[in-house]
Amino acid sequence: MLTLDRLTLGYGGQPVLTDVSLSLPDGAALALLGRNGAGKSTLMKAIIGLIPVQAGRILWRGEEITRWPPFRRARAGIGYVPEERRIFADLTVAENLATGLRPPDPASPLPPWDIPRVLGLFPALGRLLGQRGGAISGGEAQMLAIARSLLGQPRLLLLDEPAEGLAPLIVQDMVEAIKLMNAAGLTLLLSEQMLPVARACASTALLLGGGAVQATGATETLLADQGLTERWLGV
Ligand SMILES: Nc1ncnc2c1ncn2[C@@H]1O[C@H](COP(=O)(O)OP(=O)(O)OP(=O)(O)O)[C@@H](O)[C@H]1O
Repeated sequence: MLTLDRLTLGYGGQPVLTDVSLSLPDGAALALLGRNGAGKSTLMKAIIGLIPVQAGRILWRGEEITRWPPFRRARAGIGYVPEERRIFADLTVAENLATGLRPPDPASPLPPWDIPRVLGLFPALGRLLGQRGGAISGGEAQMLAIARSLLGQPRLLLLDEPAEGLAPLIVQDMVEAIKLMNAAGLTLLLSEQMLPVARACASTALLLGGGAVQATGATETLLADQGLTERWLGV
C-alpha cells in the first residue's frame, strides 16, 4: 500500500537519507531502527509531507503522492503521531479527542474508530476525559495522541518513538495497544530506539545508518546479526 521509491530527503538541500526504497503491504508492522540522528523522524516527516523529498517517489495505494500537502495525505488515510505529541494543553482530553474525529471512509475495509472504541484500547483515558491536556502525564499524553490519530480513520499510522520517556509499566500497556491496533488491520510504521519494543510490535524492520538503508527484513533476523547491530545500533 505504501511504496517509497529511491527517496532522497533532508533539509535545505542537504540529504539526510539517500536512495531509500521500501514496500509496506496492507496490515504490515515495520520498525524503523537506527541511532539518534539516523533519520527515522526525517523519513516519517517526508512520508506525511512535512518536508519535501529531493528525489524519488512516494506511492500510496498505487497513486503518486510525492508532492501532496500533509492534509491531503492525512485525508487519504495516512495518520502521524509525532515524537512531541502536540496535545492541546488548554483543551480537555475529551476535546482533544474530538479534534481528531473524522467520519469513516466508506472505501476502507477497516472497522471505524469512535470514542468508545479508542477508550477500549486506552482505558486510562476514560478516567481523564475532563482533565486539561496540559495536566496529564507523558504516558497519558502519548495514549491521547495515538487515540486522536485513530479517530482520523487512518489505514496506515506512523508512530515516532511511541514508547520514549514512558515508565516501564506504561511501555507494556503501549506495546499491547500497538499490537491490538495492528491485529485490527491497521498498517504500522514505527520508529523505535527500544529494541524490545520494536521486536514486540513489528515483525519486519528497516535499519537506517550512514545516510542510507543498511538492512531490511524480519526484525528477529536483523537483530540477530551482531555485526549489523554493533555497527549501526551500537549494541
Ligand atoms: N529541522 C532540521 N533542520 C536541519 N537538520 C535537521 C532538522 N531536523 C533534523 N535534522 C538533522 O537530520 C538528521 C536526522 O535527524 P532525525 O531526527 O530524523 O533522526 P532520528 O533517527 O529520528 O533520531 P532521533 O531519535 O534523535 O529523533 C540529524 O543529523 C539531524 O540533526
